[in-house]
Amino acid sequence: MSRSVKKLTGLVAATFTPLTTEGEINLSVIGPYIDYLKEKQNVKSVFINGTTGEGCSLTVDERKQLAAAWCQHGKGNYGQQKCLKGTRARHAASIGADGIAVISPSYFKPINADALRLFIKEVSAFAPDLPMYYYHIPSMTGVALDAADVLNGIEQMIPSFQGVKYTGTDLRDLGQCVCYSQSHNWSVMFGVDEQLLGALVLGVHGAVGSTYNYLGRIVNQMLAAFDNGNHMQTRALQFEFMEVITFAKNLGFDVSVNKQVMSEVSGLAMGPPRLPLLPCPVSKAQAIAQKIKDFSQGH
Ligand SMILES: CC(=O)N[C@@H]([C@@H](O)[C@H](O)[C@H](O)CO)[C@@H](O)CC(=O)C(=O)O
Repeated sequence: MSRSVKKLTGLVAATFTPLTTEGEINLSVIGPYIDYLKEKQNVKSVFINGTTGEGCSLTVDERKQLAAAWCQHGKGNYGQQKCLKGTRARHAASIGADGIAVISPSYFKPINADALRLFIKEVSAFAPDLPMYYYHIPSMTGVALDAADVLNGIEQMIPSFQGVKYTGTDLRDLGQCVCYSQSHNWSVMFGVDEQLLGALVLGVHGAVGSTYNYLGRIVNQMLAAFDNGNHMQTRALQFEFMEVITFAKNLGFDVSVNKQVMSEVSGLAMGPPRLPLLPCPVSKAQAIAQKIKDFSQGH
C-alpha cells in the first residue's frame, strides 16, 4: 500500500439512511446526525450504506451521494471514518473514504473461499490504495463460508487488505479470524452488538453496529471497563444491553423498527424505510425507545 493505515478500532456506528416522507434520501440530516453521534454518543467512526443503511435498497447514485455527504461533513470531525460497502470502490477512493467493506455476492453465490477472494480482489483493483475489509454477514447474504478461510492467503492477492467485519455468531470461526489477523496487524470488527462481550474476550479490535447510534455512550463505557479488567462491570452492562435487545426483538426488531427507534431516541428525522421494509408503528418504536432511555439514564 502506498499510504500508512491507521488501524480501525473502537466503536463504529452502522448508520441509518435518512429519507424524506416521500422516500427520497435526505442529505440535510447528515450534518446534525454527525454532531449527535459525536456529542451524545461519543462515536467517532461510521459505516455507511450497510445493512442498517438499507444500502441494497438504494440506487448507485444515492449511495454515492450519501458517501460523499458523510465524507464531506465527517472529515475534520472524525479522526477516523469508515465508509461504504459494495462495489463502488473507485468512487470511495475519490471522495476520501477511509476504507471499503465488501459483502459476498448473494444471487450467484461463490462456491468456495477461492471464488470469494477473487471477487474481493476484483473490487479492490478499482481502488488499490484504499483499505479493504471483508464484510461477513451470512444471515443476509446466505453465504456461510468460514470467514477464516476467506482470510487465508488473501494478503498475497490484495495488498490493501485490512481485516474483517464479522457479523456472525460462530465463535470458533471468529477466533480463527482474530488469530490469523494478529500477524498482519488487521482489524477484526464484530457486528452482533448483543454478543459483543464474547467477541471482546476473543480479542476483536472493535465493533460495527446499529445500536451504537443510540447506545454508543454506554457501550463505550463497557469497552473501557473491559480494557480496565473490570469484568463484573463489563458483564453487568452487557446483561442490561442484552435485556434491551431482547425486549426489542420480542416486538419484532428489524431495520425498519430500528430506524424509527433512532428517530425517537435522537430526535433526528430518519424517515420511513424503503420497500420491501414496511414502516414501523410509532407506538412500538416508542416502547423500545423508552427502554433505551431508561437504560441510558441509569448510566
Ligand atoms: C443483521 C444486522 O443488521 N446486524 C447489525 C447489528 O448491529 C444488529 O442490528 C444488532 O446486533 C441488533 O441485533 C449490524 O451488524 C449491521 C451492520 O453493521 C450494517 O449496517 O451493515
